[in-house]
Order: sequence, then C-alpha cells, then structure tokens
Amino acid sequence: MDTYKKFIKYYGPYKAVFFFDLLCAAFISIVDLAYPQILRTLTNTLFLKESSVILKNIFVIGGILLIFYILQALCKYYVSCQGHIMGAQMERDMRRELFEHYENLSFSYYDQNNTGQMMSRLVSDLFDISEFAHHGPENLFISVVKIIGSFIFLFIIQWKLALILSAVVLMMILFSARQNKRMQATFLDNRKKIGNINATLQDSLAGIRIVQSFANEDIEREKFHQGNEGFLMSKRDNYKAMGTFQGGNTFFQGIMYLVTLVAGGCFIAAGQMTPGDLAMYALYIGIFISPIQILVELTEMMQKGLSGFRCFLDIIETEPEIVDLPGAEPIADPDGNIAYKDVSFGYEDNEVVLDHVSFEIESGKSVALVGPSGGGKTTICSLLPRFYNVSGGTVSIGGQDIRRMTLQSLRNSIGIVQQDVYLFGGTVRDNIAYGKPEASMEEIIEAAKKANIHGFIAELPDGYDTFVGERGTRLSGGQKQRISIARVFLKNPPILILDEATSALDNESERHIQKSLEELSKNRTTITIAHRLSTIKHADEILVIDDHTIQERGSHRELLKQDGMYAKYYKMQFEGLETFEI
Ligand SMILES: Nc1ncnc2c1ncn2[C@@H]1O[C@H](COP(=O)(O)OP(=O)(O)OP(=O)(O)O)[C@@H](O)[C@H]1O
Repeated sequence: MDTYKKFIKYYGPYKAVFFFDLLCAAFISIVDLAYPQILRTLTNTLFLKESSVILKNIFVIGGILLIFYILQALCKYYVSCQGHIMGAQMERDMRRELFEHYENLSFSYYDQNNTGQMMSRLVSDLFDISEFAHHGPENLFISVVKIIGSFIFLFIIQWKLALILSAVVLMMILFSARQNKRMQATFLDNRKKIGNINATLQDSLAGIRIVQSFANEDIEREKFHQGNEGFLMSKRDNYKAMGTFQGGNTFFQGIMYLVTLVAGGCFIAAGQMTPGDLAMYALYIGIFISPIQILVELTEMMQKGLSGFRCFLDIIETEPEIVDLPGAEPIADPDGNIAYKDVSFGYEDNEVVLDHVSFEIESGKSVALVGPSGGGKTTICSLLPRFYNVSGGTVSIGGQDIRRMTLQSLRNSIGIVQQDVYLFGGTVRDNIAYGKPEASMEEIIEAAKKANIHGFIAELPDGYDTFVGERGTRLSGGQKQRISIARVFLKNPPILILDEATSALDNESERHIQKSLEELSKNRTTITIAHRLSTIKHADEILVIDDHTIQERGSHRELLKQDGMYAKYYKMQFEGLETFEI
C-alpha cells in the first residue's frame, strides 16, 4: 500500500491533466456503452412505427450521435496525447530525482554497486513506470466504467442470464489473480537479468582497450553470452506465465459467448427473452469482454511498472552516508593546519584499515605518504575531503572538525590530482574549466600555461575546442595528467592531494609533470602519495605507512639517518629497483 501512496505522489504536479484525462476516458466509455442501448430502444420502439416517423426521427438521432462521436474523438486525442505527455513528464521528474540522488550517494555506495545496474534503473525501468503511470489509471477507469455499465445493461435485459455469466466472471477473476502472482515474480526476475546484462556490457565496453590488449574478447563474449542466456531463460518463464494467463482468459471469454448463446436460446424458447435482446446481449458481451482484455494487459503493465518503481524506491530511499550534519558551517580557515588525531577507519564494520593515526601538517607545508601497497595511504587522503567518515578520532582543518563543515566548502578547498585521470567527453576547454565552470578564456589559458600544456593545446587543429574523446582517449597519459593539473590550477584550492600523480608516466613526462606539480604545490598545504621516492625527497615531512599506522616519520635526511624501512626502500630504488613494493 505504501508503494502505491508513494507512486501517487508523482501525479501531484499534473493533477488537473490527470483528472481531465479520466473525465475524457469516462466520456469515451459512456459513448461506447450508449450505442447498443440506443439500438435496443429503437428496435423495440421506433422501428416498429411507420416509415415516415422512422425517417423523421432517425436523422435527428444520427445527428446527435455524430456530435457525440466527434466529442469522443477529441477526448481520445486528449487521452492519447496529453496522457502520454503527462507520463513522460513523470518519467522526467523521477529520472531527475534519481540522477540527483545518484550524484549525492557516497563513495561507499559506489564501492558496492554496479553502474550498469544503475543505468538500467535510470533508463528502462523508468520508461516502464511512465507507461504504467499514464495507461494504468486511465485504462483501469475506462475498463471499470465499461464493465460495470455493460453489466448493469445485461442485468436490465435479462437478469437470470447475467447471473449465470457472473459465475463465469468469478472463475475468470480467481484464475487471473493466481496467474498474476506468477507473472509478478517473473517480471522482477526479468528486471534483474536486464540489469546484469547492462552491468556486463558497461564493464566490457568501458574496459574494451584492456579486453583487446589481452586478446580476451572470447572471455568477454562468454560472460556476455551467459548473461544474455540468463535473460532468455527468464523471459521464457515470463512468457510461459503470460501465455497461461492470456490463454486462460481467452478460454473464459469464449465460454461467456457460448453460455450467452445456449442459455439465451433457452430463455428465448421459454419466452423470457426476444431475439433482438439476445443480439443486444451479444453487443454488450463484446463491450464487457474488451475491457477485460485491457485489464489483462494492464496487469502486465502494472507488474512491470510497479516492479520498476520498487527498484526505483530502493535507490531513492538509500540515504547518502556523507551529508552535511545539522548546523554544519562553511570552512572557517581553509589555510589552517590540517590535523589527523587518533584516526581509525575501516571500509567495512570491524575491518581495520587505519588504526589510531595521528599527524599534523602546518599550513603551506607538505607531507608525503610512502609505504607498501595496501598500507592505507589513499585511504588517509580519502578521509580529508570526507569521501568516507572516520570510524574513530577526528580530522580537522584550522582546528575545525571536517564533519562540522559543509561538504561543498570543504571540497572546494581541496584539489586532487590522481594517477587515474578522468576526462569528460568534451573539449579541452570544457575539461580544464571543470575546475571553475565560470572561468574566462584568459583564466583557462593561464592555468594551461602553468600546467605546461598550453603549447601542446595551441598546436591542436581546433586548439582549446579540440574534442578529447571518451575519457580523453585521444590524448597521451602525460597530456591528460597536465590537463587535470590545469584544472586544479584553475580551481586554486589552498589544500592539495597528489595521489601517485606521476607514477604511471615515463621518466621524461614525469620530469615535466613534476615541475608543474611543484609549481602547483607552492603556498598550498600538500599531501603527496608517491611510490617513486625521488619525487618526495623535499617534502617537509615523510610518513611511512604500513600495517594500518605510521611506522616512521621525519624528513628525508632524518629517515635515512634512522636507517629503518624508509632507508631500506630508498636504497633499493637508488640501486635501480623502481617502486616501493619491490
Ligand atoms: N573502496 C574500498 N572498499 C573496501 N576496501 C578498500 C577500498 N579501498 C581500499 N580498500 C582496502 O583498504 C586497504 C588500504 O588501501 P589503500 O588504497 O588505502 O592502500 P594504499 O596504501 O594507498 O595502496 P596503493 O599504494 O597500492 O595505492 C587495502 O587493504 C584495500 O584492499
């Protein structure tokens, strides 16, 4: 019941259209219902009179009917056009709400959910919901009016025959209710299978370069094939349920005609019914049965729409984990010292990734995090913009707990350059301007110059208007990285996180980018994660992270003097072994 209430809420902005739509639907049904009754009255009264009387009246009745049919056509137009538009508007509203909700869901949600499934919700599920939103109430209304109306007329014409037919209708309803349950389960399963296909497709296409470079097309084809077969099996079950449902209903409809003919014949023989009445009966049975067929289709549509709506609700009702707390205030001192105090964290309950980590970075100074893979360096950085909430301890900037700050002001104060650069499908200019959407062209060029990429962009055929391709595939790793640095220059945040920004690049590119990064780091409080120790030698403090906590800390010189882990790793790299893990 709760689901229906929530669904009805979406009709709110379109109340007027919705009620007029139902009014038109009622008019369409009433006109259909009136015809056999008019015919019956004429057959039993007017047509028995003289031809001059018939002729005088029949044109008047024809004229009135013409007006009604024109009005009915206009109503039909309104229902088909405005009704559908209303459905599409509701679909748009839900899609907007879902997209905005996706934008707010926390990293932890994305860690556990698949983007293909999410796209499925956003596109195909919502279409099913909109179809149901529009056709559901209107068809239900038309059908109910026609069924009740025609039944009343059937009772008026011959109530005993109507009672016999009621028994058939009752059996038909019981049968339909049973089959409905079966269909609902298969529709839900269908939806999951489509989601799985979307998930595999998204994964495979997003990683197509990796697939082809490993020549693993067969493996991907097999994965896709399995999902696709699963979909077929589920559809098969679905159509079996639908087939039984439709076949059964067709049988009951046939039985109704049969009962009308046989029982009606008996009533005529007994003098309780005229042949004219039996003919009208057949017309009303037609009107009675057609909405039953519509209701059958409606149940199908309803199952699809409601199962889609339930999936929609599941997501909409997932609360984002990271939100502004009540009373959150904008960051007071973005240039202040950053302090991690006794910070503990795990991605899952009872998991320890960070265990009582404490350190402080003075404003404008730099700290480098080094240590073996999986030690928790990226996790430490992810806590600063509150991508995740700490499980224990506090992270503060300028003495203000980051949980007391508005998320927007906190994140506006932090720039991140990562190894894995994400460029949006669009132009170079769009991608740089992502750091400050209102930036002027001069500011964009200035940022590109600082990031050492202006010369390259200027030489492109379309300059700053060159399209970078999906995820920036038309650019080299180093070029993409410099665009991402230009983005952060433009954003101009007081705090910087450099997460292995150069580790994917060759030595030559690394040197260029290192220069840009040094320029970017000037006068900003910086946290750097690096595997190549050469890039962080000059950091004000180096923290060696391993086994969930800080194992060593100090400047490069101090750590070498300590002759501990850092000194060991540094010597290994100095001797030519490239990265920390080796
Ligand atoms: N999103 C996540 N969900 C669950 N566990 C995660 C997630 N990200 C990281 N982890 C786990 O947390 C631990 C620390 O990972 P983290 O990425 O912080 O290490 P790291 O020191 O940055 O490693 P690397 O140098 O390889 O990037 C690892 O055991 C990792 O498996």
